[in-house]
Amino acid sequence: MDFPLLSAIDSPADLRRLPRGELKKLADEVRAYVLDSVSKTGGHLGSNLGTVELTVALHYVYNTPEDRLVWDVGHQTYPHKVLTGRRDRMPGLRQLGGISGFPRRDESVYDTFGTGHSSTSISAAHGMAMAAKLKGEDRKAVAIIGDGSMTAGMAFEALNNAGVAHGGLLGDVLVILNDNDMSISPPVGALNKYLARLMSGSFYTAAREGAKSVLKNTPLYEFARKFEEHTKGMVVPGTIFEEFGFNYVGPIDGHDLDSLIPTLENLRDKRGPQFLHIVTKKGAGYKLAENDPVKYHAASGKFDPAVGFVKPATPPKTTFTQVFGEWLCDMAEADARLVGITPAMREGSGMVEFHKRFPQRYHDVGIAEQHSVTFAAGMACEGLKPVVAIYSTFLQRAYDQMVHDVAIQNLPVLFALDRAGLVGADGATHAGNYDIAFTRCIPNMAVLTPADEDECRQALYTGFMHDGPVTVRYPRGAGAGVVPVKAMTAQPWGKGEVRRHGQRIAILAFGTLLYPALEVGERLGATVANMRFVKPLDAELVAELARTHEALVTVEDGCIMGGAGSAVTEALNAAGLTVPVLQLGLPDEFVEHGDPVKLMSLCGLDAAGIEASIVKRFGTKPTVVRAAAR
Ligand SMILES: Cc1ncc(C[n+]2csc(CCOP(=O)(O)OP(=O)(O)O)c2C)c(N)n1
Ligand SMILES: CC(=O)[C@@H](O)[C@H](O)COP(=O)(O)O
Ligand SMILES: [Mg+2]
Repeated sequence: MDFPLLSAIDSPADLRRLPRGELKKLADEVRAYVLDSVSKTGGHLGSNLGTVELTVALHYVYNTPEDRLVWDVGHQTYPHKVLTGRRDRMPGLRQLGGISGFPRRDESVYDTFGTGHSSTSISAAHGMAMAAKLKGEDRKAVAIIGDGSMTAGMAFEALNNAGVAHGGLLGDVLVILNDNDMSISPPVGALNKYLARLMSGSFYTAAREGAKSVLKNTPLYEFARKFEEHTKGMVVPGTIFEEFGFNYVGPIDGHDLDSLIPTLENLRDKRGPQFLHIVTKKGAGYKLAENDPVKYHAASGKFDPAVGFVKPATPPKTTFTQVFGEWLCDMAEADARLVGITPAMREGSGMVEFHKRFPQRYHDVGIAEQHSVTFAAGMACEGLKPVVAIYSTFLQRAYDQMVHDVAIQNLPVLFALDRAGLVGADGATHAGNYDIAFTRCIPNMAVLTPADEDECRQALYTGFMHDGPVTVRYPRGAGAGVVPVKAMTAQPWGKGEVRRHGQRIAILAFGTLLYPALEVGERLGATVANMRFVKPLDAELVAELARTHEALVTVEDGCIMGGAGSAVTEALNAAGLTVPVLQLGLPDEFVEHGDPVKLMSLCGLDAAGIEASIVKRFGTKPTVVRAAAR
């Protein structure tokens, strides 16, 4: 494939030198390049194909990077990256040492704000706009936010703030709502219905007829008719966005450069908060993605664009997500009190089947993690047993709700934390590294760390049966391959187990690192315990191992600071036991994107790394021979 125009674009300044009439061709080349590139590396697809024309228009009209573009979530920024000097770096997308799949300030001056979690763009752009005002700089700030991301409360907190002046200063911020009538799953909630009405033109028609009747038989009538024809979009009185103080324009066709460019030029020169509603198609220009925007939200790996995503020849291993989804349905069958809640991650959390089979007990609340937790708390007050299926990283959004609304009231809410630990391609913004540390410190909260697929099923059941708040955490992808036993049995509450008896060193494993720990135990003759619970911790087992071994080693796929290893040292201190403890886990730094296996090895959390750390600290020969753990 050749890209004659794109190959000459190494910065938006090059793009702005192109004749206006070449931009459509450039956009076509960008779309083809992004599709070809993602077909080789995997990554987000539908949303990137949907922002091609918008990206070309924005870099054409705005003086980037002096004018700031803030992309919400940032999963739709591959066209932006291609046009801002990273075209040739796309082959390394989301790989170790390669460019991120999201905007990163340390990657490019054109990435004005790091994103990955949704609904932050309006706040950030407003901050930049107010900074420009305070510094007397004449620059614009543009937030590009999707209809899905618009469902998060934070977006409305920002609108509420940005729409009014502060100390007489009004930020020159443009919010572009990229409305493709899709989240990852089909969109949910009243806002989506409102936007559909806006798009359907009921507002538009009413405004147009209203405007015409007022202007009839006046010279302005002719102007209004021409204005309507030329801009397509229409000032639509009384939209919610105008109630927030924004000048609302739209909806306009977000794939039509002839609409986008004059409208953006018009809005660029306006002062104060502006709101442009554009309508795009997720997957635009690639039929397979247009027809199935859920499936083509992201490609897990290489694919042939001519054929699309195909099932792999060898069926992939069962994932923890699938184990959760199956358990959820089985548990719902067994207990009518169960309700399943997801903040806009139905597919990622494995809840498609549950949605089909239990539509009334399934709730996708949109990108609204805070609401999802307190919504669950309300249900639990009424005797239901809510299961909040939420990625570890996105639970960070709802920390206060977990403490204030669930734990203080000791409500039986089960948090099924998928994507615990390093997630790989999505990198630092999506890593689930902190949940052990930030949940175990909450009174009443129990924290379970299953080691494999069967333990995951049993831990979910154990947590569901507990009369209080529980988190069960499990990583992205497949585990050791231990087929879950259909019968659900509660694990002994707060109890771990010795999986291997050895000497001298006892390795206390939390979660899936039990398996590399067992490998190391074999090689070093060490005891290996499967701790299962971070909280309540099996303090008796910890004390027993401390009394019968020279040293303890804790391993977890969570941050060392405040993690499970810290719980062990706290228990030893409380028991007045002194024994050397080596705590292994994720370091106090952000781990970048890349292949998760490689990343775990880089963090010293594969078998070789764990063994090397133990030998380095304690040597290989026993200094004192003690009776093996009974
Ligand atoms: C706080 C948070 N919750 C959930 C997600 C996962 N997520 C990524 S993209 C997406 C859908 C976004 O929809 P929209 O903003 O409409 O963008 P589109 O994919 O349609 O372009 C979701 C739920 C996230 N990135 N951040
Ligand atoms: C952009 C975003 O936040 C989601 O698309 C996320 O990348 C999904 O992660 P998984 O691929 O682990 O489901
Ligand atoms: Mg959308």
